[in-house]
Amino acid sequence: MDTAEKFDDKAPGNMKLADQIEGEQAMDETIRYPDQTVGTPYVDNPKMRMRDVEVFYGEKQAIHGVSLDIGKNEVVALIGPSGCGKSTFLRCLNRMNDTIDICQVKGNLHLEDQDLYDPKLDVVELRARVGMVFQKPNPFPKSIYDNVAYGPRIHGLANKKYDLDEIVETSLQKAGLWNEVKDRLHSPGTGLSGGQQQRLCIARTIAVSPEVVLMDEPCSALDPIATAKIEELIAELSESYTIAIVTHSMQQAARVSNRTAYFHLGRLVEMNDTDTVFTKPEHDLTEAYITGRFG
Ligand SMILES: Nc1ncnc2c1ncn2[C@@H]1O[C@H](COP(=O)(O)OP(=O)(O)OP(=O)(O)O)[C@@H](O)[C@H]1O
Repeated sequence: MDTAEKFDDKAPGNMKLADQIEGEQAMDETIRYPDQTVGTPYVDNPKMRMRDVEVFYGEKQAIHGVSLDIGKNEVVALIGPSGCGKSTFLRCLNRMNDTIDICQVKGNLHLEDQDLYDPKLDVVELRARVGMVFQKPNPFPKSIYDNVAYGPRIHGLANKKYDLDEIVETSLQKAGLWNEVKDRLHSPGTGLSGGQQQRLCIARTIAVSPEVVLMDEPCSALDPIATAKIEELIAELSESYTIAIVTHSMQQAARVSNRTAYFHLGRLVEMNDTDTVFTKPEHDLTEAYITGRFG
């Protein structure tokens, strides 16, 4: 039986959790079933507002009734055990799940007043407003310059070469890469190191002036030095953009985010300011995860 299905069976909640959690602590019957999200999932004037989100892959439900807000210029970290639905939820925020035929998304999802699932919405425009950086750096097989210029060109953001040059330079500067590449802008992006490629992908994402940047484990393919650079960058970018990041690293979530959302088996168990989640979690499940009792 897969993990998401276990949540749906009618056995007492404690038994279901005991099934889930490995080791001695697994039999701790004091752990509550997450009927309802605890903490502060909502904020005033959110940049993104999600309510009762359900996601299905065919018959199988991967996200169950998740409601949360992402505030303007906030960095929100999504954490939780493997398979709990973090990436699935993140991909709903710019309709990346549309690319998966069997995936169906239900619920209310808004970017300010824009209904993300309005059938009239131009998804290409949406993905310019809500950009995404993936786990594995994926530069186009083009020059560094053309990687960054690609989005502005297709969205008609620059009429003159001079304007495009300026967007490319500013984006590379914001991504902390300009000094390393300014003398080889016409070399292939794929010739850069992994960390540089990821910063190039960040430059490409911000070149179209998004309002929100989604990051799906952006550092998992990088070494500690490249990771530290991306983390510094996240702090700088949050001055201009709203950021949601999926991470497996609790240290990273603690370092970069303002609020943290803890997912478990497709449900949002707790969302709180990051210090609270890591020092005084409200939910037993969150505590079990951050203290390494399962994951
Ligand atoms: N394309 C897909 N087709 C079918 N099922 C999928 C697909 N993508 C994800 N799932 C399922 O949805 C559930 C949530 O997966 P998801 O990748 O969102 O979790 P996650 O928390 O991001 O995991 P990880 O940390 O391992 O990346 C899992 O049960 C997974 O097997």
